[in-house]
Amino acid sequence: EENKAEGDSGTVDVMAPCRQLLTELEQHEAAWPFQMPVNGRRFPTYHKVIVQPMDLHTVKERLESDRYKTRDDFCADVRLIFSNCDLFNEDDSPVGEAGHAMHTFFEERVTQLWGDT
Ligand SMILES: Cn1cc(C(=O)NCCN)ccc1=O
Repeated sequence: EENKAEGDSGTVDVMAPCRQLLTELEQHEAAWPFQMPVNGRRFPTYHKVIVQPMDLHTVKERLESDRYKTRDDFCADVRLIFSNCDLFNEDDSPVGEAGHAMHTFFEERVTQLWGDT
């Protein structure tokens, strides 16, 4: 049974903003490189360089299986997508540019939702 938040008639769904933000990321026009795990057969060096691969579908699975206990846990996995992208791709490559656009969008929305600097 869901645990009751103190002094609340219903439980507080602290992860609701994360689901909304994830949907916005999935729908972003620059999301195409990040929807699913990078294909190790297409990019044989990827798993030599990137020790913890991450992608939007994996984040979605973790979110829906209650693996994230705080919004910071969620944000850390999303930020891993972008740090992996920066490490493996040239800034002026199509994937590199998509990563920068997505990262900027993400941090802007985090500030709007939670006022984090
Ligand atoms: C995140 N990332 C994605 C790709 C890619 O080409 N994805 C194809 C999607 N259809 C290549 C390098 C990389 O770091």
